[in-house]
Amino acid sequence: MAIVLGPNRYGKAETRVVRVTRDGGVHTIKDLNVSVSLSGDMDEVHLSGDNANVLTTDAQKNTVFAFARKYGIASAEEFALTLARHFVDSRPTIHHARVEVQEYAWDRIPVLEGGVPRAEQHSFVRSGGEVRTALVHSDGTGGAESVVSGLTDLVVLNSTGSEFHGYVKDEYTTLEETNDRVLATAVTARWRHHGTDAGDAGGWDASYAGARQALLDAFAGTYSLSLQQTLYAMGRRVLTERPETCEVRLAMPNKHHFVVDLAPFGLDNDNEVFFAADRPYGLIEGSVLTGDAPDAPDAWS
Ligand SMILES: O=c1[nH]c(=O)c2[nH]c(=O)[nH]c2[nH]1
Repeated sequence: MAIVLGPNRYGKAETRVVRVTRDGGVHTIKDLNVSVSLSGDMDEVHLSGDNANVLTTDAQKNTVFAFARKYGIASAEEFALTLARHFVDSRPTIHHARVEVQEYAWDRIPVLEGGVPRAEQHSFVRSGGEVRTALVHSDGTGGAESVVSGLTDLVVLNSTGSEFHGYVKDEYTTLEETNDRVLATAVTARWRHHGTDAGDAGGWDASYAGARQALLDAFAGTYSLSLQQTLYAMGRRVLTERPETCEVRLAMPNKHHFVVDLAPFGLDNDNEVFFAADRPYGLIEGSVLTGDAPDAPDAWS
């Protein structure tokens, strides 16, 4: 019985590209997950291992980054069309290109100065996705009770205003020091309340909204020398803005954004095109307390 090669395609899946565009001190970002799949005269690579018609998936990934720098990302559709046409038009042996794009939406976190928007705006929060949490322990009415509020997956990004240097350099340290990097994290925060009645705080919803806003304001408003420093500033801001709270625990993965080296393609990259890595990630965790915070409540154990 004859065995034949059926339909096939190949490409680089899930290139995570973040493009920062600057208009003076006001930044905008585009955050895409791009998957390329090509097909054409690809019999030989399958049948005999002859790679002569193979445009590497590595080159496809590089093209995504290079095009983000060269042409910008006006829209997911425009970017996908530009890429798809390029792949087919550039090689006679590629007949079809499928480019699939997922775009993650970001909202601006406005930074105010004296009540008006500051000239520099480069802080963002991912639209939707976050989850509000509440955790209560009760030994019954009149007994010990504790309330912990919080959130998970509050994803935030500063496209500048973050440095990282002065750290230990041992024989395994290769990380370059930087005076300007993207700082991004998915915040998990829990804050415990002094009491079990949010009446003075305007109710639980107002308390939650205020604490969430304090986290955002501190993230956006802190010029960061480390994510640890930003974590402390965020916890501190919740405690000062919301006197009904006495401890904030934070877990913040450092969602690394690496500047893509575009020099091999004759392009500069002045912090405009980033590779958003998903793992491994630094995980920064810490607790910030008021001086009079009682011992950790049962709700937390
Ligand atoms: O803000 C940071 N804190 C670290 O501890 C760390 N470690 C690292 O590699 N990058 C960073 N960034």
